[in-house]
Amino acid sequence: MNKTYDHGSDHTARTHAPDTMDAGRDAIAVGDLDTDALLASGTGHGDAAVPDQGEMELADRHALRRVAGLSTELTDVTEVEYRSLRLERVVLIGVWTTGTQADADNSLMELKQLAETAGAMVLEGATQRRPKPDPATYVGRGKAGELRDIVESTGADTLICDGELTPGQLRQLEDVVKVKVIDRTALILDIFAQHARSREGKAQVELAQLSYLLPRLRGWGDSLSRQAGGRAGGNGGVGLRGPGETKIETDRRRINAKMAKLRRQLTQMGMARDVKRDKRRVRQVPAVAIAGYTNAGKSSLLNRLTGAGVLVENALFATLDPTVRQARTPDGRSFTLSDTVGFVRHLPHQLVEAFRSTLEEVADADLILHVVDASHPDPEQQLSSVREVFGEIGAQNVAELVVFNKVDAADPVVLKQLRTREPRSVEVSARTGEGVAELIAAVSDALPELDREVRVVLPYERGDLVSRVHEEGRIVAEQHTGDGTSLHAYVPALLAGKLEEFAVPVG
Ligand SMILES: Nc1nc2c(ncn2[C@@H]2O[C@H](COP(=O)(O)OP(=O)(O)OP(=O)(O)O)[C@@H](O)[C@H]2O)c(=O)[nH]1
Ligand SMILES: [Mg+2]
Repeated sequence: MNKTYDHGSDHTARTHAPDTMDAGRDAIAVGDLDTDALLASGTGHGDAAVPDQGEMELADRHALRRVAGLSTELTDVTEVEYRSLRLERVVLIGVWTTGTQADADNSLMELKQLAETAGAMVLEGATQRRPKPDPATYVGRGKAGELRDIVESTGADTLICDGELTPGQLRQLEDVVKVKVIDRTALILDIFAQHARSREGKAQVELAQLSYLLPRLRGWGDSLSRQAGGRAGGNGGVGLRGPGETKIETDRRRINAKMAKLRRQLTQMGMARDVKRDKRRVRQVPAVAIAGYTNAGKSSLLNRLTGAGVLVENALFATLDPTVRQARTPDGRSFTLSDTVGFVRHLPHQLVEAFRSTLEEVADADLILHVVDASHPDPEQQLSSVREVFGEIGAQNVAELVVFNKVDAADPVVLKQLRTREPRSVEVSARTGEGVAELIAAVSDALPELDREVRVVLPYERGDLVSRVHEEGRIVAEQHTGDGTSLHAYVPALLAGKLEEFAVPVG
């Protein structure tokens, strides 16, 4: 059952530079609509490599790589229980209850990628089949003993479990294997913490980490029973709580206060985002959101479609901050295209909660490009995991266009199966550009038509309307006359209404 994985990954060879970790992080704005990146049609063609900007961002990220899980402000709290993730040499363990051995292996392979993304070197992985995880030690007693031997012989310093463990399970398993034990949720939270760059992203991750931490303060359960026991035995009593308990109480209060503060800040940041979104709404620019499983190639596709220079990395959760770009269909209709945080199976609910406002971008879109990695061992599982998250964030009713990406690397047999399962899908390669023209056409079909032809002369003081025609419509002819700007254009119905009073007779 044991599996050994190679550990030659480049992720383990990154430079750690914790001293510089906060430099320049606040300089990056949240979800900015980059208005100077207005892009012309046909950007999907040609064979441009990943733009330099993305590479630079990548270099920056690595220079800023940090190791610890929680922000410095809470260092004293982390002493209490939070297993600050200084992952170095790890062993993986998964318990599988349903599905096939292949499914279990895929899941563990994903855990390996997650661990490497977090900066760990994976020494060994194992799975155990059980009707359900052991309530005390997650794996069975016997397996736990075996794990201790593996940990000893490999010299691992951490065991990572492929699930969410109760605080009790973490502790009891730790007692057996004698090294730090962390679960999948903590691992994903740590990756998010490493990758968050915007103020909003960092606040969201911190909130998620704190809500994970709260029920796991060491001794929380113990201290209560000790207190009760003390009273029953008559040797304690009111006012005689141990210093440890007081500390935990204080920490709990501080965490609660910090969480309340973060929620307030996030609400404010969310309002700023709403204003931006409303502006787009008023201007009737349709919004297209790129969503999908982590590492599916969402950012690559955005780059391919717009030349946006967004960070692309063969690592999970490379993108955390939504990037919004303006784009145009080949016939000139403008729309916004946004890249979003990737999904993963069993996305920790603390993260879904904390990232709700970011994920709402997806729920609010007019069209979702659901990107699926067709070269992945189990693309169908990706499809259903992502749709599950769509349900959680209220995006299940948004029009969805399934995009099978990485066809250059995919197995033709698998592609055929996928095509049968999702007949209304598009197949592309963000890497080679194959199928991108078809994708642009499909997006174009799905967006509202510019169905109104207008001929107007707009007085010079109505520069606002002139720019709206430029932004939202397609211009056939434009001329500057003595009376103002003369325009012949195709525009959306709403804008046509506003232009009516400036109409000039044809001829
Ligand atoms: N072979 C092949 N690889 C691709 C293609 N598109 C993307 N990739 C690779 O897949 C990896 C992930 O790409 P990203 O664009 O960062 O994926 P993402 O979905 O934005 O990932 P996260 O932001 O981490 O969720 C990178 O190594 C890309 O080079 C493709 O069409 N073919
Ligand atoms: Mg990305």
